[in-house]
Amino acid sequence: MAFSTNICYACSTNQTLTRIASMSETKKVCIVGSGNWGSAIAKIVGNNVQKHDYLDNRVTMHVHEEVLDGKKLTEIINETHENVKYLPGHKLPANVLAVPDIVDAAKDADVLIFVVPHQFIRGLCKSMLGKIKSTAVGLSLIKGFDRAEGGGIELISHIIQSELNIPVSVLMGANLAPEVANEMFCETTIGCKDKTIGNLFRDIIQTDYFRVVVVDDVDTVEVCGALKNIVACGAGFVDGLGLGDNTKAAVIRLGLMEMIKFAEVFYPGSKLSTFFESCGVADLITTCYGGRNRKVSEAFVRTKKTIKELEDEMLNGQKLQGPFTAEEVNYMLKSKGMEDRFPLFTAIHKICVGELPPEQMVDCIRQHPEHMIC
Ligand SMILES: NC(=O)C1=CN([C@@H]2O[C@H](COP(=O)(O)OP(=O)(O)OC[C@H]3O[C@@H](n4cnc5c(N)ncnc54)[C@H](O)[C@@H]3O)[C@@H](O)[C@H]2O)C=CC1
Ligand SMILES: O=C(CO)COP(=O)(O)O
Repeated sequence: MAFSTNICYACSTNQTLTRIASMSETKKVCIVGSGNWGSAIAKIVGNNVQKHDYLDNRVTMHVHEEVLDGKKLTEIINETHENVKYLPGHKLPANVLAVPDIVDAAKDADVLIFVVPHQFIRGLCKSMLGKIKSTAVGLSLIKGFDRAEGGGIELISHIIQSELNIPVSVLMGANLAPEVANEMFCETTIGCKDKTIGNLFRDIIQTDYFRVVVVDDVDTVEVCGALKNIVACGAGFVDGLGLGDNTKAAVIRLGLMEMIKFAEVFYPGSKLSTFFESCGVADLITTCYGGRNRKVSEAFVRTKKTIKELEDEMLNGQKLQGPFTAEEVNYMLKSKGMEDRFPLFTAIHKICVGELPPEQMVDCIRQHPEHMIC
């Protein structure tokens, strides 16, 4: 894999020129999703749109409706400006409007920010098809893969792009939502091939505590965001087994090497430098120490309950992406006879589904291909 640096460039297709031309009007932003990360990002976006005259002051946020103590979550959010279920203790700006109907939320938007657990994205796209602006641009914050219709797996941004026929960029980084909501300094990576659209996203997302780097290696940014959640499960198993910091570091390093190998094999042209952006090593580290996938995987070893039981018990409606992603990646590796080239990803999947005891994870990586390279 080449260690070339990332660049941003403006694309000059007619379609892009139309989009850029239409950017002279006031742009409306819609956030599709309102979970832990969706709400943290709504706080940033709600504040940022007020700083730019070309952005509409009102931000719609699609909320998958639920009832809490007899009251609708959308009503609670619109009255109290707090997502009491998914980001309690943080006020959202009053210009963020919670909307239960996806079409009502998205139909007038020029910028659609997708931030739902990846298992729900196809259903949402189906509801939005033909009901959004044809000139809209998308930004996906969703970490994961889904099964491709003809076999294999697909990046979430590619699914959104092909279902809705709009260009979709990605944002991934070392961004644990509660810390971002607390305005603790961090970085993020936007993968976007078009400089003008990249600058638009920077205006919407960047703050003095949430620093944005825009790169053009879009697929690699997203591959990093998806795969690090698998490694985080491995880090959680190490913690549950009490194996110590050296073993955890080995799992993180071998995980990184499998992430790089995966990008090399399945996304040729990926740049090694992208792994050194926030979406790469930094996100891998933060998730392996502070994330939900790590936490639930540690409990999985200690309690012997299933991942699903623990997700329900420990996360209050928030969703894990790691075990699903491990399953989807394994589905593809198995079908291509490539499981032995990715022994850590394979072991983590087998542990998650109960095919391998967690105690055997280390045995699966003792003879890792990385240890055979001269
Ligand atoms: N939470 C975090 O720290 C970060 C999360 N991410 C990624 O962002 C994406 C979204 O994560 P979160 O906002 O944390 O979500 P979450 O894990 O808090 O999930 C809960 C959300 O899913 C919604 N939901 C439940 N059932 C649904 C359905 N049938 N249809 C549509 N929505 C439904 C809930 O209403 C709620 O908004 C994920 O891909 C995650 O990996 C990325 C960076 C940080
Ligand atoms: O992606 C994340 C941080 O960047 C959040 O990871 P978890 O889903 O494991 O909490």
